[in-house]
Amino acid sequence: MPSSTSNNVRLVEVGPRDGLQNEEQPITVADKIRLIDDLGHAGVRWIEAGSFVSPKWVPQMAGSDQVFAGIQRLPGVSYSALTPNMQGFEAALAAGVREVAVFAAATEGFSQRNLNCSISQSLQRFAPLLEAAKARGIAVRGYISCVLGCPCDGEVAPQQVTALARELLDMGCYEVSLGDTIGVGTPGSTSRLFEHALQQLPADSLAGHFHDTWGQALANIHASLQLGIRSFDSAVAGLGGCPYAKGATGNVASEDLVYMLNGMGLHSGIDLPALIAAGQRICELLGRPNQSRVARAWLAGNH
Ligand SMILES: CC(C)(COP(=O)([O-])OP(=O)([O-])OC[C@H]1O[C@@H](n2cnc3c(N)ncnc32)[C@H](O)[C@@H]1OP(=O)([O-])[O-])[C@@H](O)C(=O)NCCC(=O)NCCSC(=O)C[C@@](C)(O)CC(=O)[O-]
Repeated sequence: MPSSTSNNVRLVEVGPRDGLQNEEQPITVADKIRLIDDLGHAGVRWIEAGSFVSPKWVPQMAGSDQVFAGIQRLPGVSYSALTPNMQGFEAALAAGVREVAVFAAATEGFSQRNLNCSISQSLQRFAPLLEAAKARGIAVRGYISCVLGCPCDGEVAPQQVTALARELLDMGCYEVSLGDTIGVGTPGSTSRLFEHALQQLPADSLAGHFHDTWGQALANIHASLQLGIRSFDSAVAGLGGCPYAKGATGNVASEDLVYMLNGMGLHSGIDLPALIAAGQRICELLGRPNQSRVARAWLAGNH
């Protein structure tokens, strides 16, 4: 894990999960596998490859077990999956998953909408999962949604987020990713959140997860970098959206983030042309526009 003063930045590629879970058109297991393999070959070392959740809630993630069975597991690459409860954790283990993520929300409204339970009930469900993971040597990452605003409950105070992040870390998560689910954050609110969290928690226990709905994602990542955060989630080609926010776009595009980091002399270890090719291929398969500005500029020959 890069330290807070390091020039290395960890990128967790969430396109195959956060991206594809929100795409409307059907996508085959073979196409998911191809995307994940392309990303691995582009030098991406952390890939969130699927989700063991109810297929009634998130139909696009059905078949994640087949995805894990089909991918080429490259050495040095972590292929993780979301698991909201023991049922999902056991299914992930059976599929050979070695890293999982639990996901909570900063607000009661979003917790009910996403997990059908309160925040404290969600933590109760995570507790046995984290114990079982520890016993089996499975790494667990934590997520918190709606850290800079909630489509159900409105404004969110940094105190709420820091307290929940601390709880997830105390329960055994090795890192907590703070998610601006609806992309309303600005560099101002992002800095206020991380400044608050960093009073209590080490920089290398936190990550940033920014959706680009209001066009602020790269600026928010830049603000987080200034405060020593070195772990970020992104989605190739800016895949995805958010079912709970009209007009929402996906995560910050991985290509745009890698380009910015390269320009700042920060290292992700990712091969930008290969990443662009991976993003363009999945966009063509899905028949959707590529949301990465860097990819569009590159593919237009501006390099
Ligand atoms: C958590 C539940 C399951 C509770 O859903 P529930 O209906 O309250 O659960 P339940 O325990 O009452 O079970 C109901 C049914 O779900 C099944 N079930 C129960 N658990 C599982 C499981 N693990 N895998 C597969 N099936 C499961 C269970 O077997 C049963 O099946 P039935 O008897 O009706 O046929 C549901 O609310 C759910 O699946 N939610 C998932 C929501 C989700 O995946 N959201 C997207 C990911 S989070 C995200 O995108 C945000 C993030 C991380 O990117 C950061 C950000 O940007 O904010």
